[in-house]
Amino acid sequence: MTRSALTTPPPGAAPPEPLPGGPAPGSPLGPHYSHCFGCGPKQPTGLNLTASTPDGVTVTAEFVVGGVHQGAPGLAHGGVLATAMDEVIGMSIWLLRRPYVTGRLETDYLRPVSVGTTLHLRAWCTGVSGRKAYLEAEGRIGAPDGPVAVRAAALFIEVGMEHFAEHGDADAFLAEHHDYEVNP
Ligand SMILES: CCCCCCCCCC(=O)SCCNC(=O)CCNC(=O)[C@H](O)C(C)(C)COP(=O)(O)OP(=O)(O)OC[C@H]1O[C@@H](n2cnc3c(N)ncnc32)[C@H](O)[C@@H]1OP(=O)(O)O
Repeated sequence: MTRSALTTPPPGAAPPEPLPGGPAPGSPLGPHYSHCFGCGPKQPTGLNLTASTPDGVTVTAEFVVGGVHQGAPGLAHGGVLATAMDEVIGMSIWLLRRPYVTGRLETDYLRPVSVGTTLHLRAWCTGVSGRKAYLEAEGRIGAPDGPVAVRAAALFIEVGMEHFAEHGDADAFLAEHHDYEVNP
């Protein structure tokens, strides 16, 4: 894909190893927040993505494109597809059990995606360097080895819990994740 230097890992940035005690291969991943627009089951207008990890570092999910996701008639909106990419990438860095946020998201649209399509999403981390994580994702039409419709590359930045305490609602997050240290 067309990827800028900002989303390309620098020399020496190693991809992460599966976290000890992390999800078993093939096991489903829960949402990182129940009201998340991408993965939250309590978000009725969201994408409701459910992900799993085949190996502890890669994440896969299926996104069924519906009528509510249209841009042009019968076709998925590009912003919605970028959201799906952002979400599946966020889920893959979530496997590290450290809080990251999207700093930069680059998206290539290679094929139109019709309403009714099941988009098979996959995301993985290409390297971590200090607070920066470099990630990629793809969305394939109809099958895990189907034609690629969307590709993305991202830079995620690790933040402290104070990021959510200062700008959002850290208590709501921590109420769902008791395995996090709190240092707001
Ligand atoms: C609790 C778990 C929750 C999981 C959530 C996943 C949800 C899905 C993902 C999302 O949608 S997150 C929501 C969308 N993203 C945001 O709201 C982030 C808004 N931006 C910020 O809060 C700050 O800009 C940010 C935390 C990303 C960085 O601010 P900081 O003050 O902490 O760091 P700084 O600006 O010093 O940047 C640190 C490094 O990252 C680099 N950097 C930051 N933003 C960048 C950017 N946009 N592009 C390129 N590089 C960037 C920056 O140049 C610098 O590089 P160096 O260390 O080499 O100097």
